[in-house]
Amino acid sequence: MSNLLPFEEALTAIEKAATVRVASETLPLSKALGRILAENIVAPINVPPQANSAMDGYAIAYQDWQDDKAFVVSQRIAAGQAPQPLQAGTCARIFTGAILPAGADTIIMQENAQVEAEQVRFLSTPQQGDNVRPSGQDMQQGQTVALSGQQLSAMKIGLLASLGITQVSVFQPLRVGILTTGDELIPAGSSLQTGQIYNSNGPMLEALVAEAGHMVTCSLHAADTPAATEQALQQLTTECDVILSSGGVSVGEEDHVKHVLEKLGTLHLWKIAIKPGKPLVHASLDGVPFLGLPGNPSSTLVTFHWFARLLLSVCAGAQATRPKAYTVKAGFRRSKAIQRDEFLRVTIQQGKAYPHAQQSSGALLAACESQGYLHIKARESVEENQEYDFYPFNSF
Ligand SMILES: Nc1nc2c(c(=O)[nH]1)N[C@H]1C(S)=C(S)[C@@H](COP(=O)(O)OP(=O)(O)OC[C@H]3O[C@@H](n4cnc5c(N)ncnc54)[C@H](O)[C@@H]3O)O[C@H]1N2
Ligand code: MOO
Repeated sequence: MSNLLPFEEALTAIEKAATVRVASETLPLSKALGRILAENIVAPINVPPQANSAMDGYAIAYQDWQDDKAFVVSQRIAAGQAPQPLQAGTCARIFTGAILPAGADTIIMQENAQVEAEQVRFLSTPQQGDNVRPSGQDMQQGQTVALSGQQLSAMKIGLLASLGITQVSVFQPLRVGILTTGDELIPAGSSLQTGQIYNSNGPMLEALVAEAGHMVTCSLHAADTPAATEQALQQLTTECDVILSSGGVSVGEEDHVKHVLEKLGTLHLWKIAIKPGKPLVHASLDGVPFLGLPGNPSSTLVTFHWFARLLLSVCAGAQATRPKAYTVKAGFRRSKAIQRDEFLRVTIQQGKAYPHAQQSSGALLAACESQGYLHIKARESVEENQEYDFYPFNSF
């Protein structure tokens, strides 16, 4: 066990070795959803540009306020109109989103107003500044509002649109290559012969890469021979920015991926102290980063979530963020401690974590029936009601 790299050290090593692998391009904002910003965004204007009313009502100068005073309505200001300065001692009829006239500093909502012919009397005493949205309340000119490396979500698209921005500099999509290995694997759609199983890691990895916002440009399957593995890896190296593979990284004679990597490229690390996912390989081939994920489907899932996602983010120009942990109490106890950090597939019931009964790294339904990972550190037993880090699947 001593040759297994600790979990945190492996994460740090993979993150540190990663570099941005994509160029930037300028896109219309409307085409940039999900892309990674390649520039900081500095607000070119205040939002809102001018102080405006948060309510339908009446604008007054607070200094004119007197209890029971009848205010003459001297103008009407709808949203989008440019108002005249407020005549001293009067009020202006105003609507939500309309600009405050110069001299006004307080809005009284119409529910608190009593209209009498051309005059208005107010039923409650206002505070100065009531219902005014000052210029720059949301964003101030010169403020940095989004950073290079952040992904453009729908809300960020809205934010940039409110600044009048029409084009953004973003990174081009990361081209990811996928290789599955194993003579026992056939694609769904054919009927199984003895010894065969369906290739599930290929479709799962393609979906995981797409879910993370990257582009699978080439997905290959190689037979369990050094020549087939070598040929597939050479093709992926020329066509992709990053390569992920599944299977063939353990110690058996049929596991060729690691040997081919040693021949064609540079091996950075092999075998990590995690369960599942131990035989993970990190390498590079002609400068193309490579991550060889173990073939057991739950090992593929866990190592994608922790390692591949991080590597792909950095290569795509994104900020490297770790998933958010929530502290939860274990609803069970386990006296046996192991030498690897373990990611148990668990569900949360009444605020406590319970492990799925099936924790085999070959079982994928168990992960689908769970809500996330409970992280048990190497050499720790599990005590009931003790707190552990829980990572919901949707935080990856
Ligand atoms: N003597 C030892 N044997 C194994 C060790 C070990 O330390 N000593 N480690 C075990 C662990 S832990 C894991 S994890 C696996 C990883 O092995 P590989 O990454 O080399 O993967 P394969 O042997 O190719 O496959 C493992 C398992 O997964 C199935 N598989 C592979 N690819 C797919 C796919 N695309 N879709 C669905 N299922 C797939 C494959 O049929 C095997 O059952 O090694 C252990 N052995
Ligand atoms: O590391 Mo393996 O993934 O324990 O099954």
